[in-house]
Amino acid sequence: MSVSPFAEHTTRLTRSLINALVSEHDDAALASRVREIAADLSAAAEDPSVVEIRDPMRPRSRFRLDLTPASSARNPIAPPLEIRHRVRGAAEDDGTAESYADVVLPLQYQGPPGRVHGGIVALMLDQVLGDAAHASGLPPAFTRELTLTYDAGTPLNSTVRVSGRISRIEGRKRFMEGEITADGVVTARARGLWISPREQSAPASSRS
Ligand SMILES: CCCCCCCCCCCC(=O)SCCNC(=O)CCNC(=O)[C@H](O)C(C)(C)COP(=O)(O)OP(=O)(O)OC[C@H]1O[C@@H](n2cnc3c(N)ncnc32)[C@H](O)[C@@H]1OP(=O)(O)O
Repeated sequence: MSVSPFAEHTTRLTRSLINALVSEHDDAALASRVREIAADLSAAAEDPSVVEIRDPMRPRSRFRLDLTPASSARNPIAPPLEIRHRVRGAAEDDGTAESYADVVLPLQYQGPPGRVHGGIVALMLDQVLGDAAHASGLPPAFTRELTLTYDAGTPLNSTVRVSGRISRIEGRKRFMEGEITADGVVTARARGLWISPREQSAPASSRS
């Protein structure tokens, strides 16, 4: 159990600092905050043993430390994406397993004024669709193709939902789909193909 999530804490501080630096409120309060953060970082660096993280990707990850710039709780350039899992109920349709994250994107992710940058939209959909591709314990797979449709601006500074699910599986191929919604309105849609490397998905005797 994580009781001392220093890396996560530092990431939050650093994300706040980045937000402060890109905002227009550059004043004495910001200088004071920078000093506090610097003090926290210095103190923690003296005892790395306290570093523990609460990272939603970590238990399933093949990597000892998940540092993905798409969602890692210990990477301050990552959007604060906490991916969860659910089964869609009758209201949506069909009992499909789904990965989703409710996230608020601060100013440093801005593209057009007031809107999330399209590359960040793609990053989040790649991550959530990728999570959904692995959520049921299927072998590791890489993004082979990702197609985005930007239907409307994805707003900054308010909660948006990023969702993804498997639409069908053909051998090593997982066809994925998902979307981002803001107040229930779709702002971006994604379709993608994830493929497991041959050696991951079949014994040597049956490789094609
Ligand atoms: C150690 C692991 C840790 C894995 C740990 C997982 C980490 C999570 C990663 C997070 C997400 C990322 O950032 S992933 C990073 C970005 N993505 C990548 O770096 C992936 C780069 N691409 C690759 O490495 C490769 O293309 C693979 C492994 C994806 C696939 O290689 P391959 O197996 O040689 O591919 P290939 O034979 O050409 O195609 C496989 C089958 O798919 C079909 N196919 C190909 N494209 C399409 C298409 N657009 N639509 C339909 N079908 C298609 C082909 O006809 C073929 O069908 P058939 O002949 O079989 O019928």
